[in-house]
Amino acid sequence: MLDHLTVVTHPLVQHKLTLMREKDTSTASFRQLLREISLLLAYEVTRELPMTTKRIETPLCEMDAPAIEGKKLALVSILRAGNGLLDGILELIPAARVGFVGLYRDPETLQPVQYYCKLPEQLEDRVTIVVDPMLATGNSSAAAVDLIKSKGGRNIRFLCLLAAPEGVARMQAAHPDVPIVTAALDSHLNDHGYIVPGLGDAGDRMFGTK
Ligand SMILES: O=P(O)(O)OC[C@H]1O[C@H](OP(=O)(O)OP(=O)(O)O)[C@H](O)[C@@H]1O
Ligand SMILES: O=c1cc[nH]c(=O)[nH]1
Ligand SMILES: [Mg+2]
Repeated sequence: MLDHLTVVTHPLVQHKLTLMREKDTSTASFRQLLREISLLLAYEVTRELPMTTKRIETPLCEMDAPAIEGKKLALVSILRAGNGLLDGILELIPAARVGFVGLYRDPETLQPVQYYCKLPEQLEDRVTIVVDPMLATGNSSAAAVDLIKSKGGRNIRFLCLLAAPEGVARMQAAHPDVPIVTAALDSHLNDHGYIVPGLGDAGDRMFGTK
């Protein structure tokens, strides 16, 4: 079982995260670093995936070799910033099914506004990994998991890059069955709901929209 909260302290992850936090890191570098970190975080969040065996032939003999049941995995990206994490994991597990939940956070109320939802079928039979780089108030991730559960999802994990204590508490209260994997647990949220020290607005930094 994954713990309720896993902070991935691997030096490669921490080094790349520091580069991403720096305000002068370019959009191109930010995106590249997020792709690289997503490969490393994927390693952690995919622990305990359902395994099967397949009959293969080595140069010496036949064997039943372990293999991931890729089709049993659903990845759900919370648009738009989630796509930065999604791409790396898909490189590692190309057979995974992919869903999207479009949410943006109202800057005044900090409540998520939904504008899109397309999820894979038969979620009840899959491990579902929800990805979004930022867990701030936790309102967006809690809403995304609500949606996934309403469509049958049961075995769900949440992968992010930065978490605030407020967001972890919100997820723990709303979805205690959903383990969280993150690269860092930051100090707090500021008055505008931004993670401090954080890295700013992940979507804007990924796509150069500000
Ligand atoms: O935990 P919360 O307080 O809900 O905040 C986190 C959300 O805010 C960001 O999305 P944003 O609303 O900026 O949308 P974007 O990805 O389109 O930029 C981020 O990618 C999360 O989805
Ligand atoms: O710090 C934050 C909080 C929410 N969304 C972001 O992109 N950054
Ligand atoms: Mg944003």
